[in-house]
Amino acid sequence: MTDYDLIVIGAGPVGENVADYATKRGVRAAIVEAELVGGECSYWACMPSKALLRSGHAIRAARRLAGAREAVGGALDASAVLARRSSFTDQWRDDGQVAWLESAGIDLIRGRGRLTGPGQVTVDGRTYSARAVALATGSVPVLPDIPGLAAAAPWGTREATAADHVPERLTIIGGGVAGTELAYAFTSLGSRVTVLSRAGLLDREEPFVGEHVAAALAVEGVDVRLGAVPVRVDRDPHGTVRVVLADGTEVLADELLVSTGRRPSTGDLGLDVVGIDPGAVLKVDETMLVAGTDWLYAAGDVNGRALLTHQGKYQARAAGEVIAARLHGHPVADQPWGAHAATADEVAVPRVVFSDPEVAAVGFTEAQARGRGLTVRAVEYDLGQVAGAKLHADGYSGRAKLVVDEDRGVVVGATFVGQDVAELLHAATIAIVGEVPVHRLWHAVPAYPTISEVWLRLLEAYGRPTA
Ligand SMILES: Cc1cc2nc3c(=O)[nH]c(=O)nc-3n(C[C@H](O)[C@H](O)[C@H](O)COP(=O)(O)OP(=O)(O)OC[C@H]3O[C@@H](n4cnc5c(N)ncnc54)[C@H](O)[C@@H]3O)c2cc1C
Ligand SMILES: NC(=O)c1ccc[n+]([C@@H]2O[C@H](COP(=O)([O-])OP(=O)(O)OC[C@H]3O[C@@H](n4cnc5c(N)ncnc54)[C@H](O)[C@@H]3O)[C@@H](O)[C@H]2O)c1
Repeated sequence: MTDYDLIVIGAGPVGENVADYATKRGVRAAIVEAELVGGECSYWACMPSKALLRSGHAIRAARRLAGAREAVGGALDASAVLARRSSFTDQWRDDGQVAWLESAGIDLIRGRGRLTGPGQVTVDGRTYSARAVALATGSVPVLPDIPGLAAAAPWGTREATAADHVPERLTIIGGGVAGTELAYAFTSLGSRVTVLSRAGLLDREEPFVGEHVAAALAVEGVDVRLGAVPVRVDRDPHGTVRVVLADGTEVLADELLVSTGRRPSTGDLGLDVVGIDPGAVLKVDETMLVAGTDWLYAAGDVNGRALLTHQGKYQARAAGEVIAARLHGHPVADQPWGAHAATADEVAVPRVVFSDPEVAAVGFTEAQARGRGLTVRAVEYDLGQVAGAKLHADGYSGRAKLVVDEDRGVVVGATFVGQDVAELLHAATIAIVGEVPVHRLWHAVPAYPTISEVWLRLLEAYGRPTA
């Protein structure tokens, strides 16, 4: 007899879903959490960052419309925005999520979990046994090795999303997703923001994405410095932080935010005890089973496949279900697109950057598709020319792109940049996952006058089938 069928380590969105989906299939599950039930996403990432962004987006949207513009004079009420943000984190209390765990029939074990043998998890000196263990420990920020940086006590994304004040001047190192979103959040709240990006902004997306976002940030008064390489940081006794760049220039600010990526949280998990190299990226199969084991799973940020809440929860649904199937001796559907396989991780990961303009992309960029050896043709369209977009905002600016696999005649990538494009994305995700032939997409008629009409314009750019 074991204490549980399943122990999940980490009660972020992913761990909660692994436990929930397994429990619904009759598995006795416990979840171990070292901090707050709900994880990074609920308290220091997705929720607070989106709450910080929303009010600024709403004001700018109103200012783009004649008639509405006249009604929204003045600056944002920063303290009201911070208070609204705090309400979305339940004031950093997890009572609500703990109550949900109870209602779902999942036991909560508070403390830091560590593997101490196959199917064994030790928390604060007490060891629990289980037939399966799932790691959902998330990720931790990476601090670059810049002389003086650590001593200057910079903000990470935790400190920025939980901020109780708005610094007069904010420097951000890192032009990725977090840096870009938080630049918008803090410029809207009244900070003078400088973004230091060693390459272009959001440079894993189509090249026009970073160009649009950088131009829009500049309009908001953000000093975006591309190709900027920080070589030294210090903070003086008055609190002013100085970042020295490789070209000898200096940037002064009252606060410094470092958002230079994250790595899987696998340290001190006891992986070595069960024969797994703790320094290597965890290898998992399509059911999230860790290579070389028949009892250990890893889902969400910790497996490094896609550091996004929705994609981790997708993996969690597959993992929770497959753990139950295997424990009950039921058949496993791990073939591509089977119920127990996270196939979309490979070809259809949706990504939204909540900047202004928003960025929404799914599948491969053109460069990624070509890099994988696909024969593709890409088409682009100026979103500002779509009637629905013109109505949506005066002077609407944006761009859209489809990447089509010419051998299969299906869409393999889509990117939109423009105000309020996030909600366009799911249509593209369905087209990719459903492998809808491009000739059939001509029969999916976008309503007039919506921004979705860009789909028709993209198809026209691609060419109408003759048969
Ligand atoms: C600023 C920011 C904004 C973001 N915004 C978005 C967004 O808008 N949309 C989106 O999809 N993604 C967003 N992300 C990414 C998202 O936060 C992560 O992908 C998501 O939180 C991953 O969920 P997870 O459950 O794998 O890990 P986490 O949410 O990190 O949860 C892991 C949990 O495990 C616990 N834990 C770790 N080790 C142990 C241990 N040994 N024992 C017990 N407990 C342990 C931790 O305390 C934590 O509660 C954002 C990230 C950042 C940094
Ligand atoms: N809306 C969302 O879905 C959302 C929002 C925020 C964060 N996230 C997730 O959280 C994770 C972390 O976000 P992030 O922005 O920190 O990571 P990221 O990987 O998106 O960007 C990191 C940036 O830092 C730069 N960088 C890395 N090392 C550097 C160094 N030594 N000096 C200067 N620049 C350096 C990189 O070039 C890159 O531009 C991401 O994987 C992202 O998916 C998602």
